[in-house]
Amino acid sequence: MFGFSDKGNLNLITQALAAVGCKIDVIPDPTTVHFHLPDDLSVQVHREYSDFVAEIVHKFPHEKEGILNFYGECWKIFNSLNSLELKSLEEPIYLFGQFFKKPIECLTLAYYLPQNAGDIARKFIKDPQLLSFIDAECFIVSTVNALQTPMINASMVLCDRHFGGINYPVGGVGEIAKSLAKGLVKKGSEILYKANVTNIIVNNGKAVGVKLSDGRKFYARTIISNATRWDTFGKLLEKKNLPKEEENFQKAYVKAPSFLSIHVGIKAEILPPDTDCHHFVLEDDWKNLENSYGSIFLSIPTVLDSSLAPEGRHILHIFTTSSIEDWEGLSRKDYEAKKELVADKIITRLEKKLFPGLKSAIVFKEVGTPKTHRRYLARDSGTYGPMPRNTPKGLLGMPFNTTGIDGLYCVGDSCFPGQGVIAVAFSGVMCAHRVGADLGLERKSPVLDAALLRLLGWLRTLA
Ligand SMILES: NC(=O)c1ccc[n+]([C@@H]2O[C@H](COP(=O)([O-])OP(=O)(O)OC[C@H]3O[C@@H](n4cnc5c(N)ncnc54)[C@H](O)[C@@H]3O)[C@@H](O)[C@H]2O)c1
Ligand SMILES: CC(C)=CCC/C(C)=C/C=C/C(C)=C/C=C/C(C)=C/C=C/C=C(C)/C=C/C=C(C)/C=C/C=C(\C)CCC=C(C)C
Repeated sequence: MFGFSDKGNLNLITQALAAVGCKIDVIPDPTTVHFHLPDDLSVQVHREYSDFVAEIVHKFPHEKEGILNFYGECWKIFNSLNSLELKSLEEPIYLFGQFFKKPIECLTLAYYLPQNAGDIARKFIKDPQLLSFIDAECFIVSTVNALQTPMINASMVLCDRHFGGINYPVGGVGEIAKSLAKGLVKKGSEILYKANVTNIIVNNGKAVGVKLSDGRKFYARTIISNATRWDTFGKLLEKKNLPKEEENFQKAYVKAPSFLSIHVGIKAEILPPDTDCHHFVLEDDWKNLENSYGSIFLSIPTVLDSSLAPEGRHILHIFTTSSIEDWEGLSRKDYEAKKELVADKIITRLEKKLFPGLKSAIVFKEVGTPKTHRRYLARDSGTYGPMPRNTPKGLLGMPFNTTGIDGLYCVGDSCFPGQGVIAVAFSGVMCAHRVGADLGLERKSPVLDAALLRLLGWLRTLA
């Protein structure tokens, strides 16, 4: 996980836990990811930036200057981000205050806001294989290539992995949700589980409550939806009243595909010593990078925390992009058979590329499809999040938290700045601040508010 360090401003998981009086022990991951790419290009992304750069320069010595320039540009953006107090960019008193306190940093971010990583990489780098490597670097966090990945997001992940580092929560990632829930309840909050919202109740154009599938209704001054914008504006609200802003969002962004996930338990002895925790595999052809089942992600959390599995065993989480269309219209029997078949193909590829003998070492296997994602996360088509329909203008087109409906806010990965736990956590921080201002808990200027919201709306139309 990103965001778990004890320094800087971007450790948003640490900060969220601290806000409710919790802390989780973490294990530092020495290698963010080990890439296994076409033409036998193998790259380990070491935690130390100098080690990573040395490795990549060793592989592409003729591009040394380009490599230093591209990643250097990322650091310029990351350092600016890391110097700001992170709050709502939709709240003018805070935003103008930041411009006043940190003008260079804010202007740097404003300059890069409409830009994408691939264009900047091409300014410095010519080698097509190295540019494809940068595509893979972006793809693992955005599910699109570098030309479609906003430069601010790319900089955030390409640098924070060396600054705060990747850290694994002891006991597994589920501990984050458990701790947050415990901390919130201790602070006086109430959480309703198994509470499936089917409608947002709107009265005279204002969101005033929610209705659950069991018929219960809850009313409040503020409604915040963590469902995707497609679910919020397509299911929880009637599609026919789609606000103009949402129409524009759906024109600019489409649903990214979902994932096929394979969880297996294996006999530990088949993993070579010093196996890394995260791997990304694309065997033969760069063209397959963005295709369904084209590339394979693999996490082996027990490499870092052996307590997660019984002694002598490891856990493998293997996943690859997959669309819901591939899994619809099948009988139960055909669905089960297809899961087996597709999972077997993926496991065979991993056996060939990384771990000989993998298949016969499996002691447990469970396969989830895009339908599983849709069912358990209530995400339309099981989507991983928004993906630009064409080449975006960086982050310029991403909506913030306020919506065209009074009293309704959106949060999560279909809001600025997009997918990723830290991105989503930041959208939560922004939303909390904006809601605080609207409820009179934070300073607010109605005149500046109206002007800024209009300006931001207009900027989005340029994207
Ligand atoms: N680091 C990783 O390996 C990793 C893995 C998976 C996801 N992620 C990140 O997590 C991000 C997702 O975060 P998010 O918070 O936007 O989405 P989310 O899907 O994680 O959370 C939305 C929550 O809202 C609930 N929900 C949805 N509709 C509902 C309804 N109608 N009624 C009641 N509850 C409902 C869902 O059950 C879910 O708990 C992704 O962008 C992804 O990058 C990271
Ligand atoms: C408003 C205007 C107009 C202007 C102004 C200017 C300014 C001031 C600006 C500012 C801005 C800001 C602050 C921004 C921020 C941003 C952020 C925070 C971002 C973040 C991001 C993040 C991200 C993207 C992340 C991501 C991650 C991810 C997705 C991850 C994932 C992972 C996975 C999937 C795993 C892998 C595995 C393997 C390989 C195996």
